[in-house]
Amino acid sequence: MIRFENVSKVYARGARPALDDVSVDVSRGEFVFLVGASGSGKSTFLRLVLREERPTGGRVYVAGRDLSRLSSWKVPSLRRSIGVVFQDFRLLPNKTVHENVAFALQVIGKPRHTISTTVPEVLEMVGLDGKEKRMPHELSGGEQQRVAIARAFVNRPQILLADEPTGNLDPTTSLGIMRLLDRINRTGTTVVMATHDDEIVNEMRKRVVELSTGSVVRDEIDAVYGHRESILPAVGQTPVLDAPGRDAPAVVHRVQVTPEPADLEAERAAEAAAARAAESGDQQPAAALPAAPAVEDRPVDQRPVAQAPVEPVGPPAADRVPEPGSPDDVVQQVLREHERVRAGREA
Ligand SMILES: Nc1ncnc2c1ncn2[C@@H]1O[C@H](COP(=O)(O)OP(=O)(O)OP(=O)(O)O)[C@@H](O)[C@H]1O
Repeated sequence: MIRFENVSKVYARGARPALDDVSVDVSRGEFVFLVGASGSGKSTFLRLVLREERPTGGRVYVAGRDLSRLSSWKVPSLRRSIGVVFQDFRLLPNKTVHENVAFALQVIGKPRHTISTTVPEVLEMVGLDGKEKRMPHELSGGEQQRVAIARAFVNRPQILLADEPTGNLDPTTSLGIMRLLDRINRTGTTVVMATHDDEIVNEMRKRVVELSTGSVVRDEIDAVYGHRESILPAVGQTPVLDAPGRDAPAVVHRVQVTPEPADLEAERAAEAAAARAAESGDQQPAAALPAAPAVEDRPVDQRPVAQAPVEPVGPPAADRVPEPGSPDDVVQQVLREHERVRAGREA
């Protein structure tokens, strides 16, 4: 789903690379934590996936597309297959909860009746039913992040990128947010999350890709946040590099995701649903979303695969509507609107 092949990124001539010969392969449906010290290149990685930045070396593939060959007018459609969640939520302060989520669908030209059915379903999924009319400032931090996640997910992206989504939240609230992201991941959405939150990473036990000054120094499944030293004795893992650098291979462990039988069933059903959706020329209605009771109550490590929502992960809206010069770039529109409102406030 996401492949980095020997990717380097140097922002300014003479500066040290923000990413240095990074090769990482993220399979469809995986959940990956990107960890590493401040400045290690996590956000740069995410920006390259969104094609907000271009690599100075190597290639980035997203959903089979080589981003270096993607013409600019196709970037909005690429971004429609990617949801993004930020540390500071970036909600539109002058819009209600419902309007914030609806905005992501309006931008891509979804009809009003689709919006009016889809938004409540997604808000229910994230545990915010009954709060549709609230303004962002009337919500807790955790609730605001749930709105942001609903907005990122309402368009059923294939990929969800999260840049420090729990960075502004207390530990208990963070755990609730992680459970929500976990549920979204179980629908088939690939999740890549940059974080400094060791408690969360240790609790979730997902794949962890660790960056250090732009290089991958660890890539492990079922991993903890840890430090490189502490993972050396891990059983069944390729030994971790002692001194990663130019001469050393950047990827220390390739992940094989073996779906459980129930996952396979869900995947097949999702594929069938996706095929039907492709035939009808529309995405699957959000009615297939699960209700969200007890998001908070379920242990993170419990795998309720039997109840796992059967979600189509495709077809990417991106592939269906290539519109030259299209303004329907959700990420950009949301950020632009956010900036516009903030500038208006400051003026
Ligand atoms: N737009 C930019 N122009 C120049 N240098 C940049 C730019 N963005 C990032 N960098 C540099 O690239 C390196 C990696 O930054 P990046 O933001 O990717 O790290 P990070 O791991 O996400 O850090 P943090 O955890 O603090 O968010 C840093 O040295 C940073 O100063």
